[in-house]
Amino acid sequence: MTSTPYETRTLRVALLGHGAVGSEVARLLIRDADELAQRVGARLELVGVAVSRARADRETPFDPALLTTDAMGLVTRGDIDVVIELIGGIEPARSLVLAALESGASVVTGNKALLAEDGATLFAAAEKAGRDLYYEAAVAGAIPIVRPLRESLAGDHVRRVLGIVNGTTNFILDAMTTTGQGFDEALAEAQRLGFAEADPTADVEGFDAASKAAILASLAFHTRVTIDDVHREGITGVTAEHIRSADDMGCVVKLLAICDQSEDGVSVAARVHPVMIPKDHPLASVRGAYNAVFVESESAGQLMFYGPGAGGAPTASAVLGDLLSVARNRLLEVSGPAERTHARREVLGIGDARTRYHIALDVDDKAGVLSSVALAFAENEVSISAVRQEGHGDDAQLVVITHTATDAALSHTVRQLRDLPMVRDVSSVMRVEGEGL
Ligand SMILES: NC(=O)C1=CN([C@@H]2O[C@H](COP(=O)(O)OP(=O)(O)OC[C@H]3O[C@@H](n4cnc5c(N)ncnc54)[C@H](O)[C@@H]3O)[C@@H](O)[C@H]2O)C=CC1
Ligand SMILES: N[C@@H](CC=O)C(=O)O
Ligand code: NA
Repeated sequence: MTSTPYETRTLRVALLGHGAVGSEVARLLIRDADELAQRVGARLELVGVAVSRARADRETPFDPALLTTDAMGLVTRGDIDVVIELIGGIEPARSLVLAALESGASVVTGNKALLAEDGATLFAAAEKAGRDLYYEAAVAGAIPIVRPLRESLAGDHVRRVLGIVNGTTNFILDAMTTTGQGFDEALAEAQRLGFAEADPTADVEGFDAASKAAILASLAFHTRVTIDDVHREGITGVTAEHIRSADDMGCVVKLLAICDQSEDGVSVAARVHPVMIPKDHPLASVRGAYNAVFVESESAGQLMFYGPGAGGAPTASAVLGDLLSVARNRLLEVSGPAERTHARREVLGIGDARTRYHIALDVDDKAGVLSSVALAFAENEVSISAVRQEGHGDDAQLVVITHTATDAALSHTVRQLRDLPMVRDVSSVMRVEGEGL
């Protein structure tokens, strides 16, 4: 059998969304058309670009006649081989992805919100249609992490996935830590640089990181974890005082996603919240919009994935990587790995999570306070690792660092502390990761 030269084969690509990521994908598809054709073995022809509003002044590297505001008409026209969904959000993205698969197209998406909310429906539709649903861009931008979990580590037993998976919040926390920049100013800069979601509440309230945690946990533990299963706290409650307090302890504040499996392998959990980590911890040196993900597995041991986690160009790299994979699959008439959630492990809530805590208490500056506070911890079996007093008189504050305890025990302790007459306020509770404090 003789093979057809790539020049004679064409795969038709439809792009949905021409924002920070979509415009960069279009630019690279046009600029690198010949090289990509060589790599795939077929030309990738951009046949339509769906936008929300037609704008006469829009500059495009492709024929403006390809622009359409009818995204559904584009994905269902019947001759599309691959749809790239870069609109974001739940609807109309979900309907468009489902229609694309039903119409026989493979789909590449960066839409973590949609995958974490309703991945089950999308993966089922892809399997039914015998088409691909690839989503490397959905987690940690340019960093290859979906494919390693889905393919490279498919024969291993992943125990834990932990990391910084939101560029916008890391950018903000880094700016607050290193330059003392205010929250709003740093967020505006992240938006200008194309890191933030269309609604940045998704970033700063932790929804984006929680979506990514759900995707990572589902892949790692072969168990369906949705965004509703993920405990979520964002960074809007992180103050300059938290950052100063962390600095006093030789720590920085980071927003982490933590997915782990119980020792007996029966249950899993996923959570997103700010933590204090020691400055010599590898995650402490992740700056700006960079992301880093640690994976711990039985045979491979510890792996670290690091790189740009947001932004048009880095994310376009992940999208194009997926596009080439699904294009090759189309030519071979095969499809890539389907979703595997057979393990059906129980997904635990935050109460069972075990971690360490940093608690700051505004207290009366008098004898007996320390013993009453220590007793509240002891009664809940939360062991104290260190305690120190800051300030005197009306400014007296106790800072307590605990050993590992469950979140339920810690919450109970905090409630009890709030009821103590000499405790004026529990001014902050933050989890601590890493050793050496
Ligand atoms: N910006 C980033 O750093 C990253 C983004 N992503 C994901 O990639 C996707 C796109 O993100 P961005 O490009 O940053 O968003 P964006 O907001 O810059 O672009 C989205 C575009 O879709 C268009 N759009 C909205 N509704 C539409 C409709 N019904 N039909 C056609 N077009 C429509 C909007 O007008 C906008 O131009 C999202 O799912 C996001 O979560 C993933 C990783 C990183
Ligand atoms: N808004 C997201 C974009 C990438 O996923 C982020 O800031 O990380
Ligand atoms: Na990625």
